[in-house]
Amino acid sequence: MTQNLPGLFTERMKSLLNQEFAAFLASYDQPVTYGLRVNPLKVAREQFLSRSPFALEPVSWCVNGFRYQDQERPGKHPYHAAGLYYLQEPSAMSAAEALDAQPGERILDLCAAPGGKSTQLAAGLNGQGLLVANEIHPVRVKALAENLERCGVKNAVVTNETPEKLQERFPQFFDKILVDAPCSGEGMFRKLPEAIEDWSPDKVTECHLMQQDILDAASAMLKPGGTLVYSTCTFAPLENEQSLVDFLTRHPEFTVVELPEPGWFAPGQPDWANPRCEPLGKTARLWPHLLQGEGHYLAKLQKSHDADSSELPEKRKDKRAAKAKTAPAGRKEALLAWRAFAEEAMPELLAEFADESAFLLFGEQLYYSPLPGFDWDKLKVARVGLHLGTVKKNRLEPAHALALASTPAQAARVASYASDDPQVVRYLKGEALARDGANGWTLVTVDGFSLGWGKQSEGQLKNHYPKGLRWL
Ligand SMILES: C[S@@+](CC[C@H](N)C(=O)[O-])C[C@H]1O[C@@H](n2cnc3c(N)ncnc32)[C@H](O)[C@@H]1O
Repeated sequence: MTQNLPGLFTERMKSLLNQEFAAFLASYDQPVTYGLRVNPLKVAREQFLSRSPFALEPVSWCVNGFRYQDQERPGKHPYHAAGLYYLQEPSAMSAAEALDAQPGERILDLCAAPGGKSTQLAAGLNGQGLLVANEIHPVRVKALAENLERCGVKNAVVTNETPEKLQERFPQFFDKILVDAPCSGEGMFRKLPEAIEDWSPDKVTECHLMQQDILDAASAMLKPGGTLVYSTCTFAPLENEQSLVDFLTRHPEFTVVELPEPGWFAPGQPDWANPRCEPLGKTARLWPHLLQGEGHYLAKLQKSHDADSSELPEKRKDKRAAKAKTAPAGRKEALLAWRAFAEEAMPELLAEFADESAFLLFGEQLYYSPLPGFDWDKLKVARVGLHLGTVKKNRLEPAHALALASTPAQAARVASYASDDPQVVRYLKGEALARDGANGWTLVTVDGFSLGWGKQSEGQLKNHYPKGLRWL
């Protein structure tokens, strides 16, 4: 495919890489590397390996990451629908790994769709703390929400905002922020040849300017002492080393810090920015001719503990608290509907979702928020925490997200199937299944992992697998 590469791109890479250029160019004739990341919110790494239907080879920089051969098609396996893993190219696994999410933290993934890194960060949080996963593009945000649901994430808020708008709402709020920036995508030319069509020198410049705005907004939302990871999937120095130097010049409160295992990747290039900047040697370049993965860039920054930590103005805080107290119409009925559903179909959840102030009703949709009392009114929000269900005529119809975030042990009725049972594919295609059992909402599982809801009635399990997710 080397003949399809843009001439101006190859010329620039030749002058940057010198003797290494031949090996770099040859990497375009090597096969694309495919990866999957096991989702520990659903299954422990070793447990998955003991039952994996695919031949897997570990990715050294991501504890749950593996390479597989294309013909394995893990996206077509029911385990994918059950959220046991996320398909993610190996190099792309490095960014969230560098941010190192820990339970209880507040984390922002500012450019998040379709959710590869968000699902990885959520796994690090392990259900405790908050993930705000933001995507500016209104169509892409849908895939982001679906992927977080499939992976059983309970504590994520999905927003569809500009970084500037979020900045107004979350000053110095997050412990850690990931900026997986929109970029010219040069590192994806091998995997997604359509990225070649989109590329131009003007696009590189446009992305560089956009990255500056996004990084400025991120810096305003990070707490003093907080960590910011910046990543791209491009080789252009203007979008990598130069974007960082320009940011560091405007923000001397940030320093570049060492990545967890600097030896895994090639260093960033202090000379590829103007002015030359020595700390860029601590950033990383993932080259397709030096590792089994596509092209990426990665930098970890820390905000000084002394950076201005002035709190939100008191007035604004008061207003929020006051708003949170006003109960929207229908809320009481929605909570009663939830309780009636949970008592009957998932009694254990009554204790897990016990904080009254965390229930949020948007129209007919009931959610359980990881940030009770926060006023989401002024933001475009696709989902706040766990979607519990739809309230219809004072009854709760459980959400797909609730099924995917629950275990069979929590459900009163379970329809369990083995992964090689043809009924599983029939369920994923949206068909009703012939089955005897007690009437009512029933959790459908594959090898003991939740797949979705069915409603048992008179010898039949009616299919409630979401229409938009059904296998064709
Ligand atoms: C590299 S992709 C993110 C991939 C994602 N982090 C993942 O791991 O699945 C960059 C994202 O930034 C979004 N984006 C584009 N312009 C943006 C802007 N001005 N501010 C924030 N995000 C933007 C794009 O729509 C795209 O989804």
